[in-house]
Order: sequence, then structure tokens, then C-alpha cells
Amino acid sequence: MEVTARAPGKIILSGEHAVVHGSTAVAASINLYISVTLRLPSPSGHWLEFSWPIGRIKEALSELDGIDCSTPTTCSGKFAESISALVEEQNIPEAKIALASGVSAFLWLYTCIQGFKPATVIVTSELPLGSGLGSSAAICVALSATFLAFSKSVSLDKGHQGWLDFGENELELLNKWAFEGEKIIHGKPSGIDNLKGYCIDCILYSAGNMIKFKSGSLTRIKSAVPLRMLITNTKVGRNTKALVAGVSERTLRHPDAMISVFNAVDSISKELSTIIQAPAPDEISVTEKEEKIGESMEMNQGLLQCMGVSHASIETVLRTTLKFKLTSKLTGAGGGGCVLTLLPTLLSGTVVDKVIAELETCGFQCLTAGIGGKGVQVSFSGSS
Ligand SMILES: Nc1ncnc2c1ncn2[C@@H]1O[C@H](COP(=O)(O)OP(=O)(O)OP(=O)(O)O)[C@@H](O)[C@H]1O
Ligand SMILES: C[C@@](O)(CCO)CC(=O)[O-]
Ligand SMILES: [Mg+2]
Repeated sequence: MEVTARAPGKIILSGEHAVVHGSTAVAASINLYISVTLRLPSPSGHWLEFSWPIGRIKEALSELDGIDCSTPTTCSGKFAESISALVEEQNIPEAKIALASGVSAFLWLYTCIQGFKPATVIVTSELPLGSGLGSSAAICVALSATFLAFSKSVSLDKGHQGWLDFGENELELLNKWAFEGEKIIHGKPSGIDNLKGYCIDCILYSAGNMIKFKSGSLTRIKSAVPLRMLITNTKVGRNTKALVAGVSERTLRHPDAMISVFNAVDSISKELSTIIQAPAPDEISVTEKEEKIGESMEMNQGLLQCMGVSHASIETVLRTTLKFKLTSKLTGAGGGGCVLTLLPTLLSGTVVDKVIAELETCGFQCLTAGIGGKGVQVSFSGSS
């Protein structure tokens, strides 16, 4: 028997960086997923493969024997050292070394939740890694969901055909495990990523849709109309910690100006969440709504430039999409990473194709995504 879980990626529609300084931010799940399949047990054969004899894992993590998967546990001290040793033994090629922390999170979540059972785990991703679309939290949510689906702590109908949602209590347990995985990948998630011991990305990926948050308080919101974005991955790597520190330094140099910038972002995020939730019963009101959303994105981008987190590659995307009268803003930490471009409902497919073609000639990767998609789901197949 096997189970597959999928968890979506996310975008920040408004408020990155300013959220660290107390402003409101709006984030949404997208309909691009990381999927994890668990086979008990089965042969493998994939392009990048890591495997350990069960005996080796038992030897390295023997103290985890019998651990209760209903109690999420932090990977610290000697466990972190043992996990690092197991990952080092795989001699991950230099070009793929960024995966090491994801592999560590996998080992931790698997051993804690599934114990020392032999299995094959297959990961596939529609999300670019390390580009601001939350692949780290998505992988942790999808791994936790797959492993919990076969555990005694979660009761799911294994005979169900197609995708299944988790119940409220089960989501809570899943979130806590995913957060333990995120801590392995990120060290200490901060700001937008972290809320009272939970990972905001994980919450978003678990339940899907959109959230508005400010200083530790989170409200779920639901878009009244479907929204579609072009996501351009500039492929320019960024360092979130350094970018966040840069904004704080600028705030120390220009406190009055920067407080005004953060207040402006707060107003934009609040307005955006009101616009998104307002009903739009006909084509005219949908177009008006999209124009307002586009304007709020444009204003937010201007303020992100004031904070000093734009980048030449981001500016190239902005200029290119503007030629087609489309508005864009960076999403996430900036300094490269991904840029969002609003695709209005009435925009023709030919225009979308032309924009994508022009962006791809600059060396960027383009993805289109629906906004506010489903949260984590699982699907069982095969006979037990
Ligand atoms: N499919 C995957 N397989 C293994 N590891 C993964 C996978 N997806 C993500 N990761 C891990 O997550 C890391 C990327 O996380 P990071 O937080 O830097 O970026 P992100 O989550 O994509 O974007 P952000 O957190 O800025 O929204 C990768 O380096 C890897 O360790
Ligand atoms: C830049 C930032 O606002 C979002 C990064 O995804 C940082 C944070 O909130 O932790
Ligand atoms: Mg991440």
C-alpha cells in the first residue's frame, strides 16, 4: 500500500519585511505542490537517491526507539549530530548540497513518526527550491502528512478514493511536526514564518487559502473571486537574514521615514484584504477588483524599493511586464527570488505567452499559479 501527500507553496501578496516591524501582511497558498509518496516497502530507482540500511539508522538514532508520534519533538544536541552524520555519509554532490537540510528534516520526521520501518519515500516538486515560495515548509508539511497518515495518531479512511483532507486536531499535530522539520532547515524561523511555536507557512499549507497577520495574530481570509498570478523566478539567490538585517539598519538610519513606509504598507495590506474578500458579482466588478489589487501591488513594490530589497533582476521583470500593462511586485525577501505579476481574468492567452517568452529570454523561469488553493491532502492507493 502507498500514500501520497501534497502540500502547496505560498506567496506573500503584501507586507513582507514591514511585517517584521509590526505591519500587516497578507499571504496565500498557490496551486503548485510538493508531493511525497511513501511505499511500504518497495524498490526505488530515481534520479537523486539517498538510502540507508535500517540497521544504520537504528544504530545512530537508537534513543528514538518507541518515541510517541503524538508528541512532536525537537531535533537538538546529539540527535542533530547523529542526523548530520547520516546525511554526510550520502556524499551529496556539491551542486545539490542545499538539499542536505531537507534530507535531515526527512530523516528526523521519518524516524520519529514511522520508527525504523523499511520504506521508499519519493519526493517530487513543482516549486523551485529556495526562491521564496516556501518549498521548505511545503516539504515538511507533505513529509509529516505522509508519515502521519500511516501512524496510529491519525485516523483516515484508507479506502477513500482520491484526495482526503485532515481533521482539525490532526492538522494541529501535523503543523507541530512540520514546524520541527522547518526548524531543522531554517534554524529559527522568524517573522512571517513563525507564530507562537507554529510555522505560518505550515498553517497556510495545512489549511490552504489566505491569511492576514500582524504582530503574532492571524486571521483567515477567503478570496471572493479566483486570482491568477504569473510567478517569475529570477533564479538570483537571496539571503533572507541579510536582507531583513539591511532593512533594520536602514530603519536605524532613517527612523521617521521608515516608520512612515511601514505604516503605508500596513494600510495597503489591510486595504488589499478588504478588496480580496469583497464580492464581485459581475465582469465589471471583477475587473475593478483586479485593478485595485494591481494598484496595491504597485504601491507595495515602490515601498519595498524604499526599504532597499529590490534587485536589478526584479527591476527587469517589472519593466518587462509593464510593457504589457501588467503590474508586478517581488514576493518574499527580495534581492532576487520570485516576482508576482497579476494576470487579469480578461487577459488573453496570447499576451500571457508573449510576456512569458520575453521573460524566459532573460533567463528567468515562469510559472502560472492559482492563488488561495487547497491545503495539505493525502491519497491512498494499492491494497494493504
Ligand atoms: N523537494 C525537496 N527535497 C529536499 N529538500 C527540500 C525540498 N524542497 C525544499 N527543500 C529544503 O528547503 C530548502 C529551501 O528552503 P528556504 O526556506 O531557503 O526556501 P523556500 O522555503 O523555498 O522559500 P521561503 O522560505 O523564502 O519562502 C532547500 O535548500 C532544501 O534544504
Ligand atoms: C522578508 C520576510 O518578511 C519574509 C520572507 O519570506 C521575513 C520574515 O517575515 O521572516
Ligand atoms: Mg522556507
